[in-house]
Amino acid sequence: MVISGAASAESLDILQPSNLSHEMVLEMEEGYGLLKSGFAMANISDEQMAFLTKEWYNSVLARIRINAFRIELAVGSYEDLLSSAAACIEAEAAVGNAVYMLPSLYNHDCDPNAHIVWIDNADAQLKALCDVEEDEELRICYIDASMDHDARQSFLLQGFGFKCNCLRCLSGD
Ligand SMILES: C[S@@+](CC[C@H](N)C(=O)[O-])C[C@H]1O[C@@H](n2cnc3c(N)ncnc32)[C@H](O)[C@@H]1O
Repeated sequence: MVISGAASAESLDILQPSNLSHEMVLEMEEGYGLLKSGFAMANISDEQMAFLTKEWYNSVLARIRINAFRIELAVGSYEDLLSSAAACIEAEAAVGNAVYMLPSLYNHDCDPNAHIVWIDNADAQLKALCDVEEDEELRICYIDASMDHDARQSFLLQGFGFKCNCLRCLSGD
């Protein structure tokens, strides 16, 4: 997992954290315990690790959980990005996960007008999927939009912690 560019840990604060279920908090507490004991075994002093409080750790993970992108490299050209991206998913070509500050601000839509793509390297690029009006919000799709309404809603609620209010979901499609 990388936080792209020269972003400082504090700059994560501007990102929205996900709503954490009780299970997620328990999972994080376990991870925090393991991390602390790993540092203790490596003889890293408490003083050096003073920043690593449970609250700090949980708040960083809560932000990473909802804002991280799964990078799928589309090797090739812009010509046929969608089939290239589909081929990538099929080939399980994910090369990692990363948080990008600006792309983290894009909301989700089950019928998106934009798409994040990676061409040859891990620089996130935004590609419009249709003509976009001047004041229109750019919205990307966080999940597989081919799922039906109930599956999408449940996936977004369980995985991302929100009830989708996009036009497609509101129309019941
Ligand atoms: C990655 S952030 C997107 C940017 C965020 N709106 C902000 O202001 O920083 C994801 C969060 O935005 C909100 N969100 C994004 N898409 C949404 C949608 N289709 N319906 C409802 N809430 C959505 C949810 O609160 C979700 O947890």
